[in-house]
Amino acid sequence: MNLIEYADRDMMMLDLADVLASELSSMLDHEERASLAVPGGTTPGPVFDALSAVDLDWARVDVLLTDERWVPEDSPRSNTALLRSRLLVGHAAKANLVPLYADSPRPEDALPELSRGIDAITPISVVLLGMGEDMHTASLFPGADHLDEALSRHAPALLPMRAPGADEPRVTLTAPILNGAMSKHLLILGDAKRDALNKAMAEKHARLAPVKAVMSDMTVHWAE
Ligand SMILES: O=C(O)[C@H](O)[C@@H](O)[C@H](O)[C@H](O)COP(=O)(O)O
Repeated sequence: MNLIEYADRDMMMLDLADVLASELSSMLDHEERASLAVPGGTTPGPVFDALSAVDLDWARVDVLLTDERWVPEDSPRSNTALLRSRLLVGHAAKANLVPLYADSPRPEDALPELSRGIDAITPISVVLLGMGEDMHTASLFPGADHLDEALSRHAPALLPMRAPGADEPRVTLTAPILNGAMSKHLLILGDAKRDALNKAMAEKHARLAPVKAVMSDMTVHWAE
């Protein structure tokens, strides 16, 4: 793991957007298409704003979430809605959204269809992850019902997940898919998440600290 500490949050968001854009751009120099997986939640909005303004060949980029809450797009909890309003605008409006949500009562019903979309674009080029103070990343929550399966190296790309720490059912990319990315970044803010990251590093088992399962070759971006 490589930790970059920034003196300033705004600067960090801009620098990180630059890094992600240049990684996508180098990928597009060699490949027909590139892909970018990003988290939802409250932290990455400013990175999305900066990234969407970058003049990249977005028509050749597939964008997807690392995980989604099983709520319709008109819910304020929808990560897809966040993507549509903050990332898939400006230059990035030309990117292709690979969905992690479908209008069905349970994630299980839509799993085959959503998984096919993900399988078509793996390995993912660039992954950006978030993390909670409970050391979950994507929707790999401690104590979640399918956590062991999601951490296994034989895991399918996408799994449903229900956890005490999550308000609603989720779907999440699994550890092998996240680890199969060409490049991985983690974006965290504040001392509590920095402490959580240190705790995760010291933890023996990823099932107690799921972020540990994706830490190898990860660049962590942190600002107070
Ligand atoms: O849908 C989600 O909740 C996310 O994808 C999740 O993994 C998130 O990155 C962390 O919970 C951090 O969330 P915050 O940025 O809101 O602290």
